[in-house]
Amino acid sequence: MIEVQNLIKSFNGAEVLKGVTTTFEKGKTNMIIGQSGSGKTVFLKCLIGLHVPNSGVICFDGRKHTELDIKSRRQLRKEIGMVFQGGALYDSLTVEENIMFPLKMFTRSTPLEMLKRVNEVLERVNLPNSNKKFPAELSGGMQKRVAIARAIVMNPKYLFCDEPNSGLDPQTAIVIDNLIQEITKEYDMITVINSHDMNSVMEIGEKIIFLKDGVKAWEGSNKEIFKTENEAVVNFVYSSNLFKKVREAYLSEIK
Ligand SMILES: Nc1ncnc2c1ncn2[C@@H]1O[C@H](COP(=O)(O)OP(=O)(O)OP(=O)(O)O)[C@@H](O)[C@H]1O
Repeated sequence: MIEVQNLIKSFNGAEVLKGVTTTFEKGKTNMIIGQSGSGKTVFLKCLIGLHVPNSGVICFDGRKHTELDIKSRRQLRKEIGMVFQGGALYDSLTVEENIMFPLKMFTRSTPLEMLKRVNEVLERVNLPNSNKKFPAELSGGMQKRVAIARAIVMNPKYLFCDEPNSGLDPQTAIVIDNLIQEITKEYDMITVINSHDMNSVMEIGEKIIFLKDGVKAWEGSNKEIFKTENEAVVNFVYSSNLFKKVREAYLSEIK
């Protein structure tokens, strides 16, 4: 479990995260939602260790992020997979080299062992035989698959995804969502996803944290979000007429 307690992060005296407390469980797809500027990226960066919080506790299965020595921090880093916005693949490296990168950096595996693992994860994300392609030769959806393959190549315990669906058509976005959810279950990982995509939230948001101005204004599941009366959530999630109608239909069905 990841436990976050009273997380505060400010820049130049301006508080962006104002004491966020929550937990993320194993085998679940957790989603962070909220308006632009609400602090989602800063929150994710604090979890990953790219930002140092001003105060508060982040605890990975009993290990307090802030109290780890260099060796333990490196160990934790090895257990974290990341999918960045846009995939963040190295353009000058092939698919195989991109995926092998963390293995070269963090393990002493032989080239043959690394290749075997690369092929396993490429198979898993349904991209076999694309080893020698360059990112520019792939569609946006395929690039996301490569980014997911790279994120899981080290068998991570934790997976963090920043807007994994950005730039994808709705159909491809759902395929990527389902892939992330399936892999989360298979690897029994804790997955935390920043998302703007309400479709994704409804599809795979097993736990949803709604941030508003750096405060956790609501949390619950994708089932509960249909029923919530929380005004801020309703205004944000059901701002589109389509989602309003879906919610009304759902509520009349369960009456
Ligand atoms: N490195 C930084 N230095 C100063 N201010 C920052 C820094 N990073 C983020 N902020 C500020 O923190 C606030 C929250 O930013 P953040 O990127 O977390 O929002 P967000 O919810 O992810 O938005 P979006 O959905 O548009 O990506 C913004 O006001 C932003 O300007």
